Amino acid sequence: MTYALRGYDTSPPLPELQGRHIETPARAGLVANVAIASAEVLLALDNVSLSFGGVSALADVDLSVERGEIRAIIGPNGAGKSSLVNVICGVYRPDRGHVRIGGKRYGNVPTDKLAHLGIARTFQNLALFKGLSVLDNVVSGRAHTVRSSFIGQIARIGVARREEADARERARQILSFLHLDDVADRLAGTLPYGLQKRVELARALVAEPDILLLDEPMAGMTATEKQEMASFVQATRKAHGTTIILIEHDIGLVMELSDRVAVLDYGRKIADGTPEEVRADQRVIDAYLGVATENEDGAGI
Ligand SMILES: Nc1ncnc2c1ncn2[C@@H]1O[C@H](COP(=O)(O)OP(=O)(O)OP(=O)(O)O)[C@@H](O)[C@H]1O
Repeated sequence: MTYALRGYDTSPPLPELQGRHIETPARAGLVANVAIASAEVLLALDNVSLSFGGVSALADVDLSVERGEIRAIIGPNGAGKSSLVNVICGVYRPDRGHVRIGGKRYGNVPTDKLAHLGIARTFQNLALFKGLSVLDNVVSGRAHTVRSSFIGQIARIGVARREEADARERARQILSFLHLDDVADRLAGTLPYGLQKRVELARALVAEPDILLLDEPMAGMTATEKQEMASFVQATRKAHGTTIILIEHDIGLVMELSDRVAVLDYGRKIADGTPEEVRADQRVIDAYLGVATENEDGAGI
């Protein structure tokens, strides 16, 4: 069966990912040390509520994110996904509840210290410096590591020069990891949209985050670009052990990529579990709703 999703991209999983077993720590419960590591809660939301005037964007939302997992948050338009991301990043202070990052509680996450807390994010809409080269955009993702003085940076002496060299070296490694070497010297704004999204990923990754927050990383992409991005997300977790929080409208990809999926609807969390559990949850089916129709291959959400 397939369901007409409210405000959603209902395209099926990409052929390349369809039916393929994706190896994930939480799902496979691989070796013992991975299983133990995956049980460590790296980030959590406890009873978070947020409203705008009379509109309840989030209502008593609990969420736990374990180290090394790919954790998706889905929901129809207006369900509260962006509000949740903005609470995690400290853009919004919740009316009630708090965020725990690495065991420390925050009523309002200090947004200017996100990088130091080990969090990097990409944005729903592109937020690159279009007039700078791809390399310089990626280097900018390491700004938080700069320790040299302002004068030192201008004069490019001593520590400042070393820091800049380190940042550029690290940026080149990430560009290579994401197969962007060939466009390193291009102006970011001249790249096709899908590549610009990948540069955003590079800029987030160069900060070497523990937690990577991807806000609709595949929005507006072609099927091929989505498939490439999905592969890079998986490769990132595999190569760097990065914990990934994924907000994404393409349900097929979410179900294939994620270890656990939380579902929001009208600001409330209505389901939380493995893709298999969520897919079979009647509240999810109702929220996405509504009309159940058979499709040719009988595939579900
Ligand atoms: N800055 C704001 N001012 C007023 N209302 C807001 C604001 N941000 C979000 N809302 C409201 O809060 C609710 C949740 O919105 P939010 O953007 O978090 O949903 P979403 O799941 O991210 O939606 P989408 O998938 O369309 O991006 C909606 O009713 C929205 O209109």
